[in-house]
Amino acid sequence: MKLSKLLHELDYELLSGSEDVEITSLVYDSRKVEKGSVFVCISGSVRDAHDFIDEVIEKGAAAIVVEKDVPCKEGVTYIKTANNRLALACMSAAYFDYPARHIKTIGITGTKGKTTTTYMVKSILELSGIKTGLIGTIESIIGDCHIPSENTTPESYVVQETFRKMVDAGLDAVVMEVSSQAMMLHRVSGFTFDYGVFTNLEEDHIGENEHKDFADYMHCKSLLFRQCRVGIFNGDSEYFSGILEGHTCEVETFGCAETLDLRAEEIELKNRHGELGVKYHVRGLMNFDVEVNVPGKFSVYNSLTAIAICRHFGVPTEQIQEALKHVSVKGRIELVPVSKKYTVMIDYAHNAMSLESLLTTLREYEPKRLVCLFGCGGNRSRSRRFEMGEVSSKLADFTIVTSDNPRDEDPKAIMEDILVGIKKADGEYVTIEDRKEAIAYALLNAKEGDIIVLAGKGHEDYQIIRGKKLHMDERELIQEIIKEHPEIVSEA
Ligand SMILES: CC(=O)N[C@H]1[C@@H](OP(=O)(O)OP(=O)(O)OC[C@H]2O[C@@H](n3ccc(=O)[nH]c3=O)[C@H](O)[C@@H]2O)O[C@H](CO)[C@@H](O)[C@@H]1O[C@H](C)C(=O)N[C@@H](C)C(=O)N[C@H](CCC(=O)O)C(=O)O
Ligand SMILES: Nc1ncnc2c1ncn2[C@@H]1O[C@H](COP(=O)(O)OP(=O)(O)OP(=O)(O)O)[C@@H](O)[C@H]1O
Ligand SMILES: N[C@H](CCC[C@H](N)C(=O)O)C(=O)O
Ligand SMILES: [Mg+2]
Repeated sequence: MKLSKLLHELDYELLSGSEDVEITSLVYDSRKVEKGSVFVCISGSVRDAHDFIDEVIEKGAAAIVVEKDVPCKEGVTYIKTANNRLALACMSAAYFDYPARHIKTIGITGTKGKTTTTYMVKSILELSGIKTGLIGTIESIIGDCHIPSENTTPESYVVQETFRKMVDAGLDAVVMEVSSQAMMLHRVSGFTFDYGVFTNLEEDHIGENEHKDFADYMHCKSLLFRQCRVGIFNGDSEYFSGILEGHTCEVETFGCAETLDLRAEEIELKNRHGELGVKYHVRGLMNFDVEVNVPGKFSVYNSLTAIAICRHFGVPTEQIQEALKHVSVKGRIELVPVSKKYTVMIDYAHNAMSLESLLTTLREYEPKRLVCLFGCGGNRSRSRRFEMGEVSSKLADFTIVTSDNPRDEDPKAIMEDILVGIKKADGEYVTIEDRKEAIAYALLNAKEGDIIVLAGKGHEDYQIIRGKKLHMDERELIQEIIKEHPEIVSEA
């Protein structure tokens, strides 16, 4: 194809060569360049791809897209744009022939609840025969094909490539998580979402390589509502008006407040035969009762968000009810059967907001003791550590501080940061660096009626220690511990 086909919706300057040059592929990683590629130079957090220009010309690149002034070599076309991440998004949409125009697109943003809500939406839509793809923290799903994710929202090229595969596979809709980093880095630029969704907002993702402050974080999330047709908002959020700023979409609201378009009323906690869940009435734009077998007030919000979205697809009420009754998401309040005497769950709470809502909601189920095991990621927001320590010591009866992807940092230093927030007496918390040993401690010291929460790793099947990614799945660890200590089950 001609380079010009990729430049339609782009502001650019032709520095040398011609837009009519034939190109064979669109590439943003020098290692993938082949003869005839157009190479888009991204100045990233680690590398500046302008440094690879000589290398890609050597490999036969036909065109280079730059953001900076570089010397132009003969026989190569040079294009300059003000923002190459935006350029990559627009060029990718064109390269894959604008797939978003042929599939209903749903983008969900917010600090928490995105992953859970995407799976709820997929379950509801699929039950009513609407073939739905998914892109998010855990994986991308195209029909029967599950592709594990590196990022919650992938690079724009991958987003467009995935949309194309979904359209070609005959899918009707795609529900995807849109992280604030994705908005900041133009991973979802170059198309308009049919539905944009806001779940909630709390301070998070502030620090190096993330957002410079809360205002920037909120602003990035609000940008989704300048690129969707209908915006569906949690109207109970104190940041609702901030998120709405500058919106260009139609506005619809959900939540618990009486003035909102779709409401959850008469919320009840369900605790039948050890099955934890919630029940409520949906009122406003729709009227029916719903039961969700995932505990916690946030399950009300997540399921109501899913209902607010699926309403637009004309799904019958009975199918919404049926899907929500059976929905479960890997690593999101996932119950692991260990003993009938106490409850063990794996959850992905890895910041203060999610840990606080999780522990608060589990308290409402009146456990004998609430035991919380967690660590904090290295190379990530440092304030999370202190805050999670504070939340756990306030809301759990016993806290086990351990490791959760220390990455390039010293695991002990991270635990020290967490301990600053722990305001408990000795005997009400322990620190055990090795996560398996920490889980073994939790199980060996469990008491009847306890709820034990393993927080932070959720669906992850690895631990990154000193820069090395090692296989580690908490489900497997629990089985290994039971094998090593059969008394855990024999006493059950
Ligand atoms: C800080 C950040 O967001 N980094 C993301 C970003 O990397 P980058 O563009 O900065 O990469 P870089 O290594 O500096 O390289 C710059 C450019 O040089 C190119 N390059 C590099 C090396 C080479 O030999 N040749 C070459 O051409 C690269 O292909 C790239 O185009 O683009 C990559 C590809 O899209 C992402 O995988 C990567 O995410 C990293 C892994 C990450 O941890 N990101 C976090 C902060 C993140 O984005 N999180 C959010 C939210 C998570 C949540 O749900 O809470 C997410 O959406 O995942
Ligand atoms: N609506 C909610 N409000 C607050 N906490 C929530 C909500 N939904 C889920 N949680 C908690 O947050 C954790 C992460 O939930 P989920 O994965 O659905 O959110 P997410 O927005 O995709 O998060 P991430 O950005 O980490 O991928 C859950 O394991 C649970 O503890
Ligand atoms: N995907 C997010 C959450 C990781 C959760 C936790 N397990 C950690 O490693 O901090 C991130 O990379 O920031
Ligand atoms: Mg997620």
